[in-house]
Amino acid sequence: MAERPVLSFAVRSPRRRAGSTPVVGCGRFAERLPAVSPAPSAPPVDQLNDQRVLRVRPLASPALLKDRLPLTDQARDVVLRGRRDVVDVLTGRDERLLAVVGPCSVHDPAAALDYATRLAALAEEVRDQVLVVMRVYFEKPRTTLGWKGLINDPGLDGSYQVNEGLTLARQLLLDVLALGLPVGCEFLDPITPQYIADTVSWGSIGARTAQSQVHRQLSSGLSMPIGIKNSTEGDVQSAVDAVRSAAAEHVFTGINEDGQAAILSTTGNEDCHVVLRGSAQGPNYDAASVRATLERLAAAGLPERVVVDASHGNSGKDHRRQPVVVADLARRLAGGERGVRGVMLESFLEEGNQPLADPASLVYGRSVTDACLGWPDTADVLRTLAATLRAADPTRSGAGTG
Ligand SMILES: O=C[C@H](O)[C@H](O)COP(=O)(O)O
Ligand SMILES: C=C(OP(=O)(O)O)C(=O)O
Repeated sequence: MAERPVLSFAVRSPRRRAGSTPVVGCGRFAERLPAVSPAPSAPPVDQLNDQRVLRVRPLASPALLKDRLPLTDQARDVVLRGRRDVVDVLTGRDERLLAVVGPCSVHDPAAALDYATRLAALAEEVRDQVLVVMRVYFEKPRTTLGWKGLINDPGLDGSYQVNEGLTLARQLLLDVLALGLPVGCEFLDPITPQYIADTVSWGSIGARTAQSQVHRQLSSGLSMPIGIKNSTEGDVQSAVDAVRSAAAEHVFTGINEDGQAAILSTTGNEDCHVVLRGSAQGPNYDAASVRATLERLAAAGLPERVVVDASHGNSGKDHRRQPVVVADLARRLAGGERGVRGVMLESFLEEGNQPLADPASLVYGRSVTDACLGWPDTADVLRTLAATLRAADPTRSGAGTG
């Protein structure tokens, strides 16, 4: 039998025998009232609330998790420097290209950290031309149904140990920062950022949530630059609208550090930008699509800059096309095209993807969501990108060169 749901804030009537006198209030204010028959049309209280909630479990507070897994001073410096570098690249003060690179989703923290170790070394190699941020995505928005990521279901088995998921996520973020690598996350659930946002240097709002007021409000208060994707149908204006909305002040409900419901007032986030990810209708990384997006941004009074996601609709979901997208961008940037300030790659240790199965039977380092580039191809893509940019402008100035 299902457990009794207890989600609503409505005060439940205590169970009582038929005809007994109800007690209203509590403690010394309790008052005996004569029994009244309910109006014939009033449904019994237990049919009003939580009729579709199966279970409610306690959630650790953000403060508790941060107390257990605090940021070190070194990690704090990596986060802050990462945020500053990303902002500098977006504004053009730093002439390098941002590259957000990593698995579609983290399902095995050990494999993600193995990947991070390789990426940290590669990031050093290309840092004169490319600012590398590792994609460390724990929340997956699904087109219909599917595994929703490590925070939601760290056991990959429908056991939904969310407290464990938050702990694993924060621990991995700290481990990646310890390597000196800044991280990027998608923010999907409006509660989750309180647990991990202090570790993040670049954030994303995905194609399926860019029109959501909840996510625009959230972006307006986040402390890092946020890339907002065009819709899965290819609508870019909704992303431009989202950037504009997120730049404004908002007042909305959320949670505080102690996990209590709170009213949040935000300043607005002027570091949001559009991410062109293509769509089911085709790619939108070509020069004409970029130009059209920059014109939309200018018309809205917003900075003219975009990041291009080489995966998703821009690769037709074929990971082998991601290098083609990046090579085309590199050629155009080397030729002087303006406006593209970054790229995103979905990449893991092993190329392709695999169906989600018993964790013990999964291939190590291969995605369980979208297909990814493997490590050797990823290294080639980033090295070739850096070499193309270097050849075009050996004097390119970047904050990372100092
Ligand atoms: O990047 C990840 C996926 O494209 C996104 O989560 C949607 O996945 P789905 O279409 O397999 O649900
Ligand atoms: C879900 C993602 O992308 P999109 O929102 O573009 O589908 C993603 O980058 O993981």
